[in-house]
Amino acid sequence: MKSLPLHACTPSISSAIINRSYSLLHFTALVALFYYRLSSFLSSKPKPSLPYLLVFASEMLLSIIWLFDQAYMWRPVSRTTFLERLPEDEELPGIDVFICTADHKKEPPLEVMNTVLSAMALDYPPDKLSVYLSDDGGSSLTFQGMREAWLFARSWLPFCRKFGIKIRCPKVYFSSLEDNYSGPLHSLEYEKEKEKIKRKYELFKERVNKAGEIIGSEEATSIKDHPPVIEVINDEPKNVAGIRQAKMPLLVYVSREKRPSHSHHFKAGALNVLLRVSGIMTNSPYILVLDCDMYCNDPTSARQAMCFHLDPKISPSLAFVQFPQKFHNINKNDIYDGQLRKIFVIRWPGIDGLQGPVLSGTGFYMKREALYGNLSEKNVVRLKQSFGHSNEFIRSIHNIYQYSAIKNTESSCKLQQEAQFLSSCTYEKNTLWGEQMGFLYHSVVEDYFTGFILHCKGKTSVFCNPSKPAFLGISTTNLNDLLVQGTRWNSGLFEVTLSKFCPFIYGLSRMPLLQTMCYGYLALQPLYFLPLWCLATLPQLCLLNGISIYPQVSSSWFMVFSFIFLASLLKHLEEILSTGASIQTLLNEQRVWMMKSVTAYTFGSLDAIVKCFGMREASFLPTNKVADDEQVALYQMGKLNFQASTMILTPIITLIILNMVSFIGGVAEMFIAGSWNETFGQVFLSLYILMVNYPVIEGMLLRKDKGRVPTPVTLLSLVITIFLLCLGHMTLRW
Ligand SMILES: O=c1ccn([C@@H]2O[C@H](COP(=O)(O)OP(=O)(O)O[C@H]3O[C@H](CO)[C@@H](O)[C@H](O)[C@H]3O)[C@@H](O)[C@H]2O)c(=O)[nH]1
Ligand SMILES: [Mn+2]
Repeated sequence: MKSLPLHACTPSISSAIINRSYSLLHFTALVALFYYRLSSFLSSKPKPSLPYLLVFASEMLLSIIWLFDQAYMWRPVSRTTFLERLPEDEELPGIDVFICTADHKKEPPLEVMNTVLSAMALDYPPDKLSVYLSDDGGSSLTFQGMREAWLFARSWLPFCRKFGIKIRCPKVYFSSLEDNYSGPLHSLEYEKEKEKIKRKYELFKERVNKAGEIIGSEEATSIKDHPPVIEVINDEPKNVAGIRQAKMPLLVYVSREKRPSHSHHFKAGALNVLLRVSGIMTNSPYILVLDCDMYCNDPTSARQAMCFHLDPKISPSLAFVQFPQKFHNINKNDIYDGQLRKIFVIRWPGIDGLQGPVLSGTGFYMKREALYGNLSEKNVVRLKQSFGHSNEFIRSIHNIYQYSAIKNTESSCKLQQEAQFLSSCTYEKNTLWGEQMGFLYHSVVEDYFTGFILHCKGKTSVFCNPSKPAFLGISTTNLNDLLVQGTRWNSGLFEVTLSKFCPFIYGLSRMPLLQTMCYGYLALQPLYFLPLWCLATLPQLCLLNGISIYPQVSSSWFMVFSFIFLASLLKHLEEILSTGASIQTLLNEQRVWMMKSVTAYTFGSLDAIVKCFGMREASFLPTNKVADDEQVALYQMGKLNFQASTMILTPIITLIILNMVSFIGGVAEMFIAGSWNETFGQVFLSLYILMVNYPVIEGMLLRKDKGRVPTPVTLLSLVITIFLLCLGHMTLRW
């Protein structure tokens, strides 16, 4: 009997038609623009000034990036899964869940434990589920938290199973107003047990927090310097004597060895240790990777992912099933575009119609085999050159899913020794880990790079985007964090672009053209900084010095420029409205893009260039997962928080002041000299920049609260603006 398909893929035909028509029209207009620029360049005497050429170059670069972006629009699809058609529980494959934490101050153990508990409570056979927590901080607090979490899970998991609880992250369950329970309404038994479990949760919370008070801050240096600790969490038999135990997933604490003299490769390094340690313990064929702040919001995600992995038609090439990153702390206004709407709502469903989405760090179910590279090698010596010297691990490679005897004390002692060996600093020396094996080290955005290489090897991926978010995380809610994180991402992206793995060269011969273009877009994204800096300064300085950059309003070429501007705006609007967002979102996204371009993209690109020349080591500053009340209050009001480093604020404020000056100067000139026909384009550009960035102007001139732009930054920016104006005056007027 032919079995029914486990999933369906529906192309969004109307979107594809709109997208392709728009691309064609916009492309034609761009060709006209270049014709105009080139012909006026060739025919004009004297030759146009340097700013003119730079603006031309900026327009070209913007157009190239735009062109690559169109690949995402080509064939958007959406997917559905049919959970009821999955095989029986006994036939489901094992899953190892990897959760990473790095710093107990920025990532409070209680939150991390909530993620751990939500993963343990996934709706999946418990004997096929194992949860590994990697603690790069080596914090005894986190370790203690794990023990408490295990004890609490003893009650929490049976409770969730018994009542079919829909949200299994305890913190969210207890703070949510609606009942996430699928039994008969207000059953007395349920209410009673809920009360009981609530008390247990309070106790659990208290204990985890109390451990924090006792242990305190003794561990400032140990984050970079600690021995390996691997511990299968189990309760003391005396605690549970006589109680019939519920089946529990395996829970393992892993803190790899760290020494200041060794590089640890951040999250990728941590994940590779987990790959090896889990390899000799449970060796499940599938792996779910989660950031410590991303709790499982829908317990059925594992089964959803299996609908793809178990489909014999697609599974041979399928490397991973990616769920979107979604966040629970984003307010309605989303002033920082924390949800990364364009990526997860537009681009990933788009690329899903090609070879599959880019690996996105968290919320993906990966096939273990895909990370091991070529497995046809049987020669043990050569295998050891690739995988390192652990016999146990080499054995695990070829027999996927062998549940070792962890409970047996003697073998468990041996197992632990081996696990410590696998997580030592030196294990990876002279092996292919991070080079061709596991998560790759080359870039701080290990996810993007690892996924890219998988796609280059011909693997595919799937974007699973159910209406109930499978995972929910914490997004950045202040300007500083947003831009620091953005700098890291773009530095990582650009590192790859500058390397021999540059998507245009390395990817083009290994992937279909459209998929290469999608990666090409991400590879070039950091370079947005060049055109944005140029277009935010040069037309303005030219305007103040009587040089016109755009065609006269009366000329028909002006129509071409207007068309390109309006068409992109309308397309953005169409995307926003068709995905149920508001006009405010459009403004927010444009503002965040401009702000990121002149800061995060700029610093990220420079950082990558400096790293490329070996002048700086890679770094990974984990994002803060705790916010103070003041910060939360500003965020809730939808006000930008300008309590950010001077280095990040100054470029933004300087450009705003410069545009204010040029706008006022330009308007005055229009009235006095009647030059509007020549200067309208430039005046409008300034006006547009100012309109989109009105909240910045407000923060600089009108706000009185703590989150306003600090006066010293405004003054510094003013000085730099004056300098730029003088420079423009001297170089443009002779
Ligand atoms: O040395 C490190 C640094 C970080 N992490 C963990 O990595 C995860 C992501 O770190 P976070 O500070 O939250 O960075 P984000 O920028 O929010 O993370 C995004 O970007 C990363 C790549 O830069 C991806 O790995 C993430 O999955 C993706 O969510 C967290 O669980 C950390 O605990 C480690 O385990 N070891
Ligand atoms: Mn994060």
